[in-house]
Amino acid sequence: MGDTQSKAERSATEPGRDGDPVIALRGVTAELGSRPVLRGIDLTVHRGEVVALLGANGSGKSTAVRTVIGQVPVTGGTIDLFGVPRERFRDWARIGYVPQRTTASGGVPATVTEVVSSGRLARTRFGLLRRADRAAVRSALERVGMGDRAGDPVDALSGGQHQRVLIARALAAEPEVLIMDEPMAGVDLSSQEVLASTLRDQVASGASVLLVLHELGPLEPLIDRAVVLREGCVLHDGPPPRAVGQHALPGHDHVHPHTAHPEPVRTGLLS
Ligand SMILES: Nc1ncnc2c1ncn2[C@@H]1O[C@H](COP(=O)(O)OP(=O)(O)OP(=O)(O)O)[C@@H](O)[C@H]1O
Repeated sequence: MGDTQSKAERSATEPGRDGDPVIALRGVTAELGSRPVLRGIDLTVHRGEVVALLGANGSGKSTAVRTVIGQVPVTGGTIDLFGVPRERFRDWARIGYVPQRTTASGGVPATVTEVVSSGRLARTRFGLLRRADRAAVRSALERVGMGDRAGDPVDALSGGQHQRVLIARALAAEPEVLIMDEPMAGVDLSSQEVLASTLRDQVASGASVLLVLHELGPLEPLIDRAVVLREGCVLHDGPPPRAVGQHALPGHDHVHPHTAHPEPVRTGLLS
């Protein structure tokens, strides 16, 4: 990336990071198997903003993003998408979702192009792909460096390539907001680099992003703000916990007496 100054540092001095909210959760509660998993969370992503949703295993990160796309019902609170209450929101092509990695085919034999094309359907009338739709699918594949694998069965891909296909599927609809659940998990280094640069291009072209992450890792320079969950509650909403990104080790609870901070920087936010 070659970018020593984080986006959070740059944007602190740049105007325009407080656009309209594209995702706004207020006091959201949700249960899974009658167990409370979200206990009243507030989470906002503004237009053009990149927000990391962090927290330990089981803190509710995936559940939170799944309430946004309607895969988990909420038991309380409100969710607005582009200023519209989620129950009335219909413009799903504006939101691209990359689930926590599963197999892209779901066990059904499918080619890379078929999987990515399925992400374009929200932009089509009656599910018919026209020339412009096919071009958008090709472009999405090229952006994740998979243009030469278009005809391959997805079952023949590595984990990292699979993840690239899932991201291309989300990009195919040319969404304004990308929601990604652990996009770097189990992804080899070269795919991580491709994913980070794809995301950087999306952000540069104005996309807003909500990323579920275990640690900031290589995406740190892109991130404006971090929301940290613990046991279904928001523990922190503000600048990304920098020391975690610098050391990039899970559970790396670190005190920095050598830094210029007046208080030692405790980074146990993720444990
Ligand atoms: N289908 C389900 N039924 C019951 N409980 C569930 C279900 N799915 C998840 N949970 C529980 O809900 C809690 C929150 O899970 P969630 O997947 O949202 O956490 P997470 O922060 O994304 O964790 P991870 O980092 O491990 O993906 C966990 O305690 C989990 O065990």
